[in-house]
Amino acid sequence: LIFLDHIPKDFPKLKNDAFLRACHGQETNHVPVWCMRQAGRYLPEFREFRAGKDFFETCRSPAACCELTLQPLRRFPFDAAIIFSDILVIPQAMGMDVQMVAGKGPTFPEPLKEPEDLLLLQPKVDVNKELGYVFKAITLTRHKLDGKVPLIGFTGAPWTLMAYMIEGGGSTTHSKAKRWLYRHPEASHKLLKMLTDVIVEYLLGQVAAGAQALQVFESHAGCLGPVEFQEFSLPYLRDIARKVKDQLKESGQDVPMIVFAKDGHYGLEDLSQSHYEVVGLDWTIDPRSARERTGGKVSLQGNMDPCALYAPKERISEIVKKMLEGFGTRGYIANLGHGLYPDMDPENVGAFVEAVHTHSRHLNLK
Ligand SMILES: Cc1c2[nH]c(c1CCC(=O)O)Cc1[nH]c(c(CCC(=O)O)c1C)Cc1[nH]c(c(CCC(=O)O)c1C)Cc1[nH]c(c(C)c1CCC(=O)O)C2
Repeated sequence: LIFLDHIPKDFPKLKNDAFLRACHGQETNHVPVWCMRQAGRYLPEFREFRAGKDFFETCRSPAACCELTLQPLRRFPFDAAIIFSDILVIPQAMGMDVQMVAGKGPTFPEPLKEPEDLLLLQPKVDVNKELGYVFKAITLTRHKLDGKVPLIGFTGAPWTLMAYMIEGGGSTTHSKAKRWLYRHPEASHKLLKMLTDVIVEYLLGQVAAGAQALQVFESHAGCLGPVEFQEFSLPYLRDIARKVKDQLKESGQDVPMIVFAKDGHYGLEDLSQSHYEVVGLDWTIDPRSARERTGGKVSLQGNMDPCALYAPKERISEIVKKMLEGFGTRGYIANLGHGLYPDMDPENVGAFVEAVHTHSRHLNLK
């Protein structure tokens, strides 16, 4: 791979490695914490910056992505930054039109309908050409972060992206996409394989550009059952981790990978044996049973119900304390069980971060 030869080596020295250490199960003074969608509409400065600009135009501007990534870190002592972008830049790179419609969310004017439509997709995607703007955003942000905390890169997982490409947007049942799994299994595998190939190159490009950890979002795991998950999600999640790691090892790099399969609790044992260092959890799993079921094989990330942020600060603090006691402070990264919602109070996000730091320091002294 050409881009691994171009790794910029003049990045500022990392000052807070708690997140990276926790990914590897090493001891830390405090439990590291970050929030999914920490760069988002709950922040007034985010809304002001995004006002009147097209969402995907914003994603294509490295300077804008850098600014939006840094905004939450100016307010809160998060232990990691996640690059501002979106999972749907991959279907765009494969030739599909995707719009962000206010009040409706992501919309594909021409979703995939039948297997023949796969012929309309770009067969060989040049990720440097199509997604180079994300790589530029990562390099710029890594410099501007000045080593404060590590920078996380991310991608959507194949099944989640396939579901968007067929549904054409959000869905409660995902029945159009699931119809493919039952009616067109071969075409489904073909599409999942195409996506996997692009995702592997995309993640390697992000590392070459400066990403220090990678998260794979299988946001639509919950509409699959264990059997469909085994066939249409897990093999591709494994393939992605194995291929990315093999390539990185060749260039002597070690970048932790996180898999987050939302509502995929039935797959927890398998996910803990899929070559990822960290398994992300939503709030439907009890911390202690997650530890038992993953048998100390991986670090865990999550999983406070985002809606707990509607509680008063004292209650948030109690919930965080219980969560920390359940997971333990080693091999654990505190986060929410899904992203922040636009109507959440930034003050309570601050209370969440502070509770994680304070309680975990205290637990570590015991
Ligand atoms: C499913 C998914 C998407 N995008 C993403 C996922 C996986 C995570 C998950 O399960 O939520 C991933 C994502 N999207 C965004 C990030 C940035 C980093 C971060 O977490 O702060 C990340 C990691 C920015 C964004 N992506 C989006 C926003 C909000 C819209 C805006 O800024 O105008 C942000 C901050 C838009 C988006 N993009 C997507 C949706 C469903 C939406 C919301 C649409 C709506 O509610 O109107 C697709």
